[in-house]
Amino acid sequence: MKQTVFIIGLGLIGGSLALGLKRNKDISIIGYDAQSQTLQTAQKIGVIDEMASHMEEGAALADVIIFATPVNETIRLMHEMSKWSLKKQVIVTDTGSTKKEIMKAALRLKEMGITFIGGHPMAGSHKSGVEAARAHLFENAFYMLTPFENENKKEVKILFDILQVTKAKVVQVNAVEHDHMTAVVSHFPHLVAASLVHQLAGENEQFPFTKQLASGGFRDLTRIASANPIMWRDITLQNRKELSNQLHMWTEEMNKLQNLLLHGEADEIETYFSKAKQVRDELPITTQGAMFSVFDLYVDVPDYPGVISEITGYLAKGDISITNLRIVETREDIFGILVVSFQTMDDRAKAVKCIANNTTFETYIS
Ligand SMILES: NC(=O)c1ccc[n+]([C@@H]2O[C@H](COP(=O)([O-])OP(=O)(O)OC[C@H]3O[C@@H](n4cnc5c(N)ncnc54)[C@H](O)[C@@H]3O)[C@@H](O)[C@H]2O)c1
Ligand SMILES: O=C(O)C(=O)C[C@]1(C(=O)O)C=C[C@@H](O)C=C1
Repeated sequence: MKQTVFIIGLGLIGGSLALGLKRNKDISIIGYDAQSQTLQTAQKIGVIDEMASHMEEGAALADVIIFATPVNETIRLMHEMSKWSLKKQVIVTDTGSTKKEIMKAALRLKEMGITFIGGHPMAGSHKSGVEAARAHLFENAFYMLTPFENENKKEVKILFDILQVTKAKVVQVNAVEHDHMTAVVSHFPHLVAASLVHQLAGENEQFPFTKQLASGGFRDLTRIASANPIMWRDITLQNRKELSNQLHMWTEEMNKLQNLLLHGEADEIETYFSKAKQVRDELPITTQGAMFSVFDLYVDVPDYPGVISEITGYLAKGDISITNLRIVETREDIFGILVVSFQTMDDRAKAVKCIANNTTFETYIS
C-alpha cells in the first residue's frame, strides 16, 4: 500500500530518515524545512520526492508526519498543528532526543483524536544539516518509540512496520524512563564534553600549547561538543531535572575521587579504574569488536553485499596492505561500520586517499 510520509525539518535526522524510508518504493516523501535553502538542497540531492511550500500543505497529504526539528521547536509546532487539517488516520511522530515534554504536548493532540507516538532514533552525529544525511544512519541502532501507555496498538504496529526499512532496532519504552536513560548515556555526557572543552579553553592564555597536545583521548571524549548548540540547548533544558540529578551524582563522584587522590590511596584508585575498565569493556559495542588499535580506519559504508570486497579491491590496486578487517554492528558512538586496520600510519593515510579517490564513502580515524 502506498504511503505518504511528511518530514518537517530536513537536517541530519530528518534527511537520513527520508533517505532510509525511500528505500521502500511504496513510500513517497514530502519534505519541509524552515530554511528554504535546505528545502531546495534536499530536493536537488534526492533526499525528498516533493517539497511542501508550507507545513499545512504537506500535512494535509500525509499518512505519517514526522517532526525532525529541535525539541522546543517541535513542541511549538505540535501546538500549531491543532489548527491544521489532517487525514483522519494520520500518525504523527517525532525524532526528538527528549520525550517527557513532547508527550505532554501530545496530550492536546490526543484530546483532538490525533494519534501521536513519540520517537527517538539513538543514532546521530556531531554533524548537522541535510548534507550530512545518510540512508544507513539508523542501521543496527535502537529506535525508541514512546506511545501513550496501552494505547494506539494498531498505529504503533503501522509505524513499527514503516521503520523496518531503516534496519533500526525499534523498541518501545516509557517517556519518563526514556528521559532518565538518555540523560545517563547521552545528555549528561554532552555537558561533560562541553565542560572539558571550556576547561581547555581556560588554559589558552597561560599555556597556549596545551590545545596542540589534545590528541586521541581528549578528542574521543569531546567529539560531541562539536554538535549543534541550539539542538543541545533545547535537549538539556527539557531534561534539566534529570540532568540536575546526574550533575549532583557526578559532583559526589568527583569529590570521592578528589579525596582518594589527596590521600594517595593507590589501591583504591587502581580499583576505581579497574571497575570502570571492566564495565566499559563489557559495553555491547566493545564485545561486538569495535575496539580500535592505533592504525584503524572507520569507513562509513552502507550495508549491501559486496561492499567489503569493493573497498579491499581498491586498497589492493593501490598496493596498500591491511592487517585486519571487521564489521562494527552498532552505530551508537562511532560513524563507520567497516573497520580496516593497517600496520603503519602511512598505510592508513594512503588508504584514506585511495578510498576518497574511488568512492563517496567517508572515512574516520577515531
Ligand atoms: N543529531 C543527532 O545526533 C540526533 C540524534 C537523534 C535525534 N536527534 C533529534 O532529532 C531532531 C533533529 O536533529 P538534527 O540533528 O537533524 O538537527 P539539524 O540541525 O541537522 O536539523 C534540524 C532541521 O530543522 C529545521 N527547522 C528548525 N525549525 C524548524 C521549523 N520551525 N520548521 C521547519 N524546519 C525547522 C532546521 O532548519 C534544520 O534543517 C532534534 O530534535 C534532535 O534532538 C538528533
Ligand atoms: O554520536 C553522536 O555524535 C551523538 O551525539 C548521537 C546521540 C548520542 O548521544 O548518542 C546524540 C543525541 C541523540 O539524541 C542520539 C544520539
